[in-house]
Amino acid sequence: MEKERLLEINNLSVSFKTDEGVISTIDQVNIHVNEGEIITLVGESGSGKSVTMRSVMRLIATPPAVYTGGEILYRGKDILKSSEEEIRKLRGSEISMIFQDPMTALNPVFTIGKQMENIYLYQGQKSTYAKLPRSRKVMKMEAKERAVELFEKMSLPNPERLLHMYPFELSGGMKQRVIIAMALIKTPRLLLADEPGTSLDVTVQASINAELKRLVQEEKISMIFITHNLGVAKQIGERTYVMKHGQVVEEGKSEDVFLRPQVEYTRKLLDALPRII
Ligand SMILES: Nc1ncnc2c1ncn2[C@@H]1O[C@H](COP(=O)(O)OP(=O)(O)OP(=O)(O)O)[C@@H](O)[C@H]1O
Repeated sequence: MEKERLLEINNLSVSFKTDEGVISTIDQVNIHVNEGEIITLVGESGSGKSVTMRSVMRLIATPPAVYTGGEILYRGKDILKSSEEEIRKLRGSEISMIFQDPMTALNPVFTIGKQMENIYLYQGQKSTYAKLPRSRKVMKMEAKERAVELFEKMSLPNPERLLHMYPFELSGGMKQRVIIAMALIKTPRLLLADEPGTSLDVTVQASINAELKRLVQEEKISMIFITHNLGVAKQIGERTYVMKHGQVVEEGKSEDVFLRPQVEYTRKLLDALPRII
């Protein structure tokens, strides 16, 4: 049976107004994600991966950006035409994102537990004075339980103790795992992960990616994983889209793209991978 379509980016085109004139950045991009599916977006720096993903979260300021065509359907509704209120609700409960520079995602002055709690209670709300759906006490308990569950699933030692620690007390790998847990605390339907762990050493990065994949599969969360590394793309996604200069130049089952690339650009990305001798 055909799985339900969760996200459908149809013919998306985005330009940026700059001092040098209007520059076309995303050109007629088509990408879709089915319910429960993991896909990867691969391409060199500047190919348009982040602009495409940030558009899904409506995080691109207009101006300087101009949406010149296309639509982003999330469960059938066009994100580009949704109200601010609808977008805030989506960001609060349905779609979550892990950004490329994760080390700025943690606030140095609050404990990890407090930060997890704040996201659980207030993400998607208008302000911290918003009326909560359940009593604060109950929600704080839920936040703690869910945080501990996610820390365990991300192989973080002493989850209870971790709640009382500050970001500076954690290693880079631990911070990255905490950031993943933060993005998942409200069990979104769709996770957008922009190269998590690029600043970490490759072995730590590989195990975090594997844990992230296992976790989203277990929780039936769909994911778009962005990377510039075709090898990582193959390991993580069922299907892969290859982007170049703002266009999707190749797409298919990750294994096919990896083993039988159809375009020269993908072959070059493959050649750029380090070989194990
Ligand atoms: N605010 C902006 N103003 C002008 N151009 C922009 C702006 N934001 C992004 N761009 C341009 O859009 C293009 C695509 O950038 P994007 O960040 O999506 O690439 P990427 O594939 O995600 O690269 P990376 O892997 O380095 O993040 C780049 O050429 C960039 O210069």
